[in-house]
Amino acid sequence: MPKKRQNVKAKSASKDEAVRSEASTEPISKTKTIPRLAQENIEEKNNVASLIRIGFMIALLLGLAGVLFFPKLISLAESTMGMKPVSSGNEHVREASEHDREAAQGETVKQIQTNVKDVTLNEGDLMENEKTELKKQTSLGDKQNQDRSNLDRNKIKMHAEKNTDFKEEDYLKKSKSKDAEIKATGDQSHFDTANMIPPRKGRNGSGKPIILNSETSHVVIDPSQIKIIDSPPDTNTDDSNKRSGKNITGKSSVNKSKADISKSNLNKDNTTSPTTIEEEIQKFKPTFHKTFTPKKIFDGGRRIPPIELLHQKPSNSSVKVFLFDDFLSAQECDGLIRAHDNHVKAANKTPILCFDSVDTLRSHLKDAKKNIKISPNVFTAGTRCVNESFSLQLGNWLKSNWSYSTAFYPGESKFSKILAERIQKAMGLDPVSGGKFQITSYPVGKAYKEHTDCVVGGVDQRDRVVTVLIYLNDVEEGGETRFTELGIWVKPKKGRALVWNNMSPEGLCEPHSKHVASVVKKGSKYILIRWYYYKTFYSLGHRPAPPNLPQRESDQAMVMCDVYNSGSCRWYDEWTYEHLLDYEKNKLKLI
Ligand SMILES: O=C(O)CCC(=O)C(=O)O
Ligand SMILES: [Fe+2]
Repeated sequence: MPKKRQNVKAKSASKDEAVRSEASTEPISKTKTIPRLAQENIEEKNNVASLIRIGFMIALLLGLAGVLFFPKLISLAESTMGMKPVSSGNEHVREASEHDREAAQGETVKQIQTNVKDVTLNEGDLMENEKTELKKQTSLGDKQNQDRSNLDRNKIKMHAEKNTDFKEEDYLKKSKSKDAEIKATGDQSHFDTANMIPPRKGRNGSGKPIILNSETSHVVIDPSQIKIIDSPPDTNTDDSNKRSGKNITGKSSVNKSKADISKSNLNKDNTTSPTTIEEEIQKFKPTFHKTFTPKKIFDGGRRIPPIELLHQKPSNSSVKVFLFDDFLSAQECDGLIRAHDNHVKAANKTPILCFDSVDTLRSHLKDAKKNIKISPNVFTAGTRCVNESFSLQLGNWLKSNWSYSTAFYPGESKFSKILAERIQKAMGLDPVSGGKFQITSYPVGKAYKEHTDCVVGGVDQRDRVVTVLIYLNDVEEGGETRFTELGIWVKPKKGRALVWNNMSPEGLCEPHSKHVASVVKKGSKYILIRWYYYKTFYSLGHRPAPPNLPQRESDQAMVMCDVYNSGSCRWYDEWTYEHLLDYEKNKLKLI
């Protein structure tokens, strides 16, 4: 054995020499003379020691290799011997976590943990991708559903479009590319949105005029010139017994003298006899419905075609509902929302609550399970409004019922003219027969019950023939406008205009025009409304000077709750007149 053994021998020789030197006095050169047995013993001892050393080193090496490769060897053995299938990634995760729990230490564990992390990350990534994909699909679905609900569902009929095979997708695509064009060319709105509606500089309850931002306002209401609306209720404005907020207000020419107005009142008095009203209606008939002719317009690079939403329920109603998408630009919508929010914030005093009748108040109390006795002295004399402390008490829970309305009038901002002209171009509605521009917000949970915008069976000439409603934002869930008699419902969409006639060509309020503002389930809803009247009258489209009653602080808003079953409560930042007790009695004679 040579070689190894020889080496060992040679190596041990020197040691042996030392032993020998201790054991014998003879010189080293005499080693050869050592007796054979003794020599063999020494050799054997040397061999045993070498073997022990070698064995020790081999054991050491094997131990190290074992620590390093043991799990892999086991796993190899398992797989090659068919003990277990090769694990998938997920099993790996499970196995790893088992190791995780069981293994005490070492590189192996770390390695597996890294794998776990990797796999988890990959899964996470996958989930993210799936989520994004799902989101894409959902929003696409939403969009499709939304557009379908508004368009397909109601069988689209294009007007003023020769193209009879109108395709919704094409239309949407086209309008999107138009939007992109506007963005690219920077052709934005032609007015300053920040200045869209000037901030109110002041308002008080004593009949003082509202001072508007001089740069943008063309109308300053001076009560000395418009006495007729400065001393309510004889002098009043506004809308008939339809629900409040639909007030048209003094269309008094700013320069009209008191005498002029009285004279015009006299004339009006003459015209309010039933026969004259009928004559008026007859006269009116051919012109109005002829002029209400929706057509395609272009504005700010947007192509805005009208779409008629057909009735989904059989009816012989004359009500027509039209829809224009992108009627307002996103910028315009945002500007209006900002202006509205600012006006709401500015009136931060506790509002005064008014009710169309004592019964309405009772119903609200019952609804809220409030066992509160109402005595006549909770009302402010001459009004249908409850006193301040009662307002505060009721307001705390009634608040959950009301939506918020603020208004701007023609001439109070540059935008009022722009918008009135756009409406005229698209719908043929004469700007002078329009009232105020009312912005309403519905926080989550708010709605407005079923109602008509005109008075069914009413004879008042100052009624709302057409409603123009524009959605200023997308509503996450709910907030649809539903025409219950027609089976039409429309989902709010930023910039979308909805236009319909409330009255028949015969001048009668159509019960089929009933509609509901459905509950906002998620998000909030903002709309702008302008009502058009079939007869212009001097108070139309002008801000009324506030009435003297009830006594209130400046910037103290009013909440008006209308007929319980067909109305809701609405907060207004302006005071009109229908809360006054003798308003109903006098209004027909007033304008
Ligand atoms: O908010 C809506 O969808 C409808 C509002 C409405 O009908 C109204 O204010 O008269
Ligand atoms: Fe309405």
